[in-house]
Amino acid sequence: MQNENPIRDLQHIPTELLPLMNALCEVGTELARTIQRGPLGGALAASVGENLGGDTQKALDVMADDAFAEKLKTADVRWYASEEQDDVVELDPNGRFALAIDPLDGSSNIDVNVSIGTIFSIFDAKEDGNASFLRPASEQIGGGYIIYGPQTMLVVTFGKGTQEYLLDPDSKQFVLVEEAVKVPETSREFAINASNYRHWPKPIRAYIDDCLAGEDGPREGNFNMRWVASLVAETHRILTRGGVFLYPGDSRKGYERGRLRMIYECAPIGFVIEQAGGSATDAQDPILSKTADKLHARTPFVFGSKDKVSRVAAYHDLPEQEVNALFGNRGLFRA
Ligand SMILES: O=P(O)(O)OC[C@H]1O[C@](O)(COP(=O)(O)O)[C@@H](O)[C@@H]1O
Ligand SMILES: [Mg+2]
Ligand SMILES: [Mg+2]
Repeated sequence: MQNENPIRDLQHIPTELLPLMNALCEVGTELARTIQRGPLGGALAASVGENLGGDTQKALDVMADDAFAEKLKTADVRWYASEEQDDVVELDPNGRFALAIDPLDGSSNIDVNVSIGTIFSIFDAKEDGNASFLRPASEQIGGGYIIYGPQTMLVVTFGKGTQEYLLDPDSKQFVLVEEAVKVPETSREFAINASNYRHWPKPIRAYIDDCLAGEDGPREGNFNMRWVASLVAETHRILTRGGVFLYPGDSRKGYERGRLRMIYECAPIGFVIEQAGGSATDAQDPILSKTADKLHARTPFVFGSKDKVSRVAAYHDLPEQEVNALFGNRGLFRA
């Protein structure tokens, strides 16, 4: 049964965005139930096609996209841009907002019962659908994600800090649990898909080499590594525990600009992280200063605790011989 008030605590949600946020939360609650029922290794994870980015679409990707597009028709949304659709779709010609969405993030984790999510970004609608999204990420008026994990949570910013809401399984309402999330500054964790090491650019290799060298290296301390392969799960860990996430561009065909999509993955996660006191870049420049040149554009992405993100950028400014040096001879950075 549908809840009249999908969100219980409304003080941080701009009034004009309430129909949109309610719609996202209603679908999110339904998706959480669907995921809990499964079967995760069966029907929900079955491959059903391919999207424009060349990713295999799972049944749950398509189910989630259909459900959000349908519910958002009556939520003041004019333009809808989804990972699962080639082009921008007009939902309501009178709608005031433009919403970009990764309906189901972390699809490769559906069958293994690991946290997955929905990522969304909100802009004021322009007359033109594409122009509503192909603009600086700093023009977002809202952004966030719903994580379907041991707990279902909504994490969102409207430019005044980052808030966290927990889906209460009894009342089926999202309840405010944290009004001002802060990325912890000290953490010795990094997250990267290390199987791509040989494809990375030299500054990224050098940064990771120095982390791996631990106490014996220039950082003079040991690090821990995590890779969930769900952007929402990595974001949630970094918001809770700090650290740094890297998905750089690399030399594989099609990965020159990394894997993650600017408009409905990196821009909203970058907004959430910056509003929580962290940093987000394309490895060098702030992600919020960037404008995608097409709807499904990819971008290298680095985010997390401020000092770690700026250190990654600094490795890109090192002279060639310093990047090439073995960690033992790269004396520039100290922990
Ligand atoms: O499999 P890889 O190359 O490590 O990539 C993992 C990344 O891909 C993603 O799953 C991409 O998102 P989708 O599942 O929405 O396509 C991210 O959540 C994750 O960070
Ligand atoms: Mg994704
Ligand atoms: Mg997805």
